[in-house]
Amino acid sequence: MQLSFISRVVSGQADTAPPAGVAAASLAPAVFAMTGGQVTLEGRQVLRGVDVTIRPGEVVAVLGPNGSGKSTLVRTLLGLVPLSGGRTELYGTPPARFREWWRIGYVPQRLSVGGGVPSTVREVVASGRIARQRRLRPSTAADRDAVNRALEAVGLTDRAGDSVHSLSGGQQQRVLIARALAGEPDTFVMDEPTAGVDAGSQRLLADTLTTLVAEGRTVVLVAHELGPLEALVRRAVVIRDGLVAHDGPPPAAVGAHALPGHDHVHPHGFTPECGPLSWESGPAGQPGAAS
Ligand SMILES: Nc1ncnc2c1ncn2[C@@H]1O[C@H](COP(=O)(O)OP(=O)(O)OP(=O)(O)O)[C@@H](O)[C@H]1O
Repeated sequence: MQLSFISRVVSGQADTAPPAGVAAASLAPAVFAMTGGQVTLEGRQVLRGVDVTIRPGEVVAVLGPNGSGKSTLVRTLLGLVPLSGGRTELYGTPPARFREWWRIGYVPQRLSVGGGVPSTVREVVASGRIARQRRLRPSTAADRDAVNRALEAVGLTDRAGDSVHSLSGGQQQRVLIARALAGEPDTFVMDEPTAGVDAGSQRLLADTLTTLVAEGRTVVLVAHELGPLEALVRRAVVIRDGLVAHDGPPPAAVGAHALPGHDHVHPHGFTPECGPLSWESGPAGQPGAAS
């Protein structure tokens, strides 16, 4: 799946070297717009009619219990998983026709950096520039600067020459984050970016994302544990059983329950002004029994 994303990024590079900076948000189409999205995997309906629109500059957390469909949702938004019903668009274009892959930086949930090839940390991070480079052109000073900044942002400058296979799982996750940063995209989609990452690196990521959000970038985070990223999040889309159970202000409980040891978020302390929220029980969109 990861390879397919990269190959699509590569295929989208021809003659699409982007202008520097973030595209103007005014008059811009939604970054993601899914209507009635359905996904069936191995005969099971994983998404059952999802409507979600994410606009430029938003910071959105996709929350919900294990197996509810969070990763499937973001992968479908990116065109990595086909719809069995409904429609979805990326910057106003169906994924199959989307070509501006430089606008998206994706950090997948599970590690698949380097494959069987002994790539260095720098090589993997530099691969994040591919969609920005014109075909057959060598990397430029701007490419090298972006890679160096990305390595610094995740605290891996001193490991740049090491094989990714020599890194811990948390460090490898930081390599994937750096790869997305290096591409200087308009939109970041990060699936559990802090899973297995130490507290200091989580704070580093929060600082980096704070800067990017201030510049107008869009951030979509799939999370069980928001940790230091919580302060950035203005909107939560809660998925339960393949449906949107809540779309609005983040539940107050996220902070208390976004701590290690909680494998999902409970509705404790949820305030009425935040709207109905429960993915513990009851139909989607209806309050359930708080535990
Ligand atoms: N490739 C696949 N083939 C079959 N079933 C799949 C596939 N990918 C995911 N699923 C199933 O779809 C459901 C939703 O999975 P998904 O990974 O989207 O959930 P999630 O909310 O991200 O879970 P987690 O929080 O554990 O990562 C799960 O029951 C999972 O087993």
